[in-house]
Amino acid sequence: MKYISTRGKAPELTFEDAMLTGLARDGGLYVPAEIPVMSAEDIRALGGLSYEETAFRVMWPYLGETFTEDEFRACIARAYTGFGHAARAPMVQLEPNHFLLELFHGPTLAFKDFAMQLIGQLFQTALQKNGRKVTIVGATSGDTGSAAIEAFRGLDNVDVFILFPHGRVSEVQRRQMTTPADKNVHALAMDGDFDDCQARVKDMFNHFDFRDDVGLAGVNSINWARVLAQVVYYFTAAVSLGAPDRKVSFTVPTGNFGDIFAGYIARRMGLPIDKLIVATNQNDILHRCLSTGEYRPDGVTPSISPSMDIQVSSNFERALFDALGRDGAAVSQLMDEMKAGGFTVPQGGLQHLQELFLSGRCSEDETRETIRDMLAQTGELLCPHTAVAVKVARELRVADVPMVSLATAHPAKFPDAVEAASGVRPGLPPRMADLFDREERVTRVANDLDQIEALIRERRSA
Ligand SMILES: Cc1ncc(COP(=O)(O)O)c(C=O)c1O
Ligand SMILES: N[C@@H](CCOP(=O)(O)O)C(=O)O
Repeated sequence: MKYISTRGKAPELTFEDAMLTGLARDGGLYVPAEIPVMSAEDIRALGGLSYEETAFRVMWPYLGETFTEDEFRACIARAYTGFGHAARAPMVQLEPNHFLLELFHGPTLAFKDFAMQLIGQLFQTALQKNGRKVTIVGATSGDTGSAAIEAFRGLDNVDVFILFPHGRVSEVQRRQMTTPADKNVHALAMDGDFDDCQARVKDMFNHFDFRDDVGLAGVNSINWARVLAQVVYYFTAAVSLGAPDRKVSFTVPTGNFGDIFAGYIARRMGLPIDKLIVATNQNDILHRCLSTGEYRPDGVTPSISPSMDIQVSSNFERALFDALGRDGAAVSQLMDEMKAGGFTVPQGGLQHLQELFLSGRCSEDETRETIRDMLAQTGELLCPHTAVAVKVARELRVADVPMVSLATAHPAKFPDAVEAASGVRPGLPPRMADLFDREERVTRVANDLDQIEALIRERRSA
């Protein structure tokens, strides 16, 4: 399996190199040259299998020669042992034909653990074999950072630097990033919003001297391996609801477009997904773009679903690449226009995107109302991101097709917002009960590339 860049000008890579590289050298994102397809029979055979076995069968065709079958199975097994639910991604029924896919039973209580725990294992295995050391730099609006720190802390051959927007993540999210004592992890609170943090990470990838000197690697969903690991739970959920013999729809609370893009890949692999619905909070650029074709970021407004406070949505580039007939030059042109303020998706591309995705928006008041109503009606306490999905799903779902809303984080990561909406303060699991007593370790940084690069050079282990 070869990986190609969405901008068409970077070298083709193997799975291992695409995983360890992050962003392509032409600024694009790596995608598989071809999408493997599973037959209806292959999908039916997933019924009753463990999460781990399904993960192996869904992902293995993408790996090529990188790992042996035994190595890959061992990585999967280690990745999911720390999850607090035997099913890994259990489902509960919210109302007739509407289900919640609980993706928050991992070590940091958000869906990011599904991919991050696995790529932590894959990085270790690959780096031990090739003797390399890497410096991971990631941007987070709260959840990617804590999941990355948890997956990579204490490793000898990896340094991890996480940029998060100062004052714009929840206190639980911040403490998850700032309290681990391991020397190889560094939480950096940056002035600005998530888009600024992500822009500085991309600048570092485009600064080749720095990139090559420090052995830069990325674990945001610009990394194909992150997206791939998230494809698996679309299969487990749909199969448990009757796929391939019954269509299923999904609604995904969306920011950087990684999670819903994983759903799109699952559909291209043959999973009968009827509707894939992008649910946004008040930072609704994706909903506006899918409705009008205009992609013009106009600044992030802080919300009670802070992990989705994003306007420059990285993985949308992967969707555009396919919608524009995999024309790297056309994608490059749109991304150049983006630097100058925004772009208009060409008509054919927009039509294609609209055939692939529906979208909806949820205001702050609607998010609070949904948390309150769902608690009263179903007994489920939702995190604000999940509430965004549930509200949009209820609006757009059709009665005869099962709808799965993705529950992307545990409500206890956002206790203030959840309590204000519902009157109930969700508690952290016992293993995190002392989170507020642990000592924090964080460095404030300006939104300044030179300063951040200098700090990384100084702090990383030689
Ligand atoms: C809790 C939560 N929900 C939803 C999202 C949005 O997911 P994506 O960025 O893959 O669109 C995020 C951040 O990525 C998140 O942390
Ligand atoms: N919501 C994310 C933002 C980064 O997204 P990623 O999936 O590209 O890592 C977060 O919680 O950090």
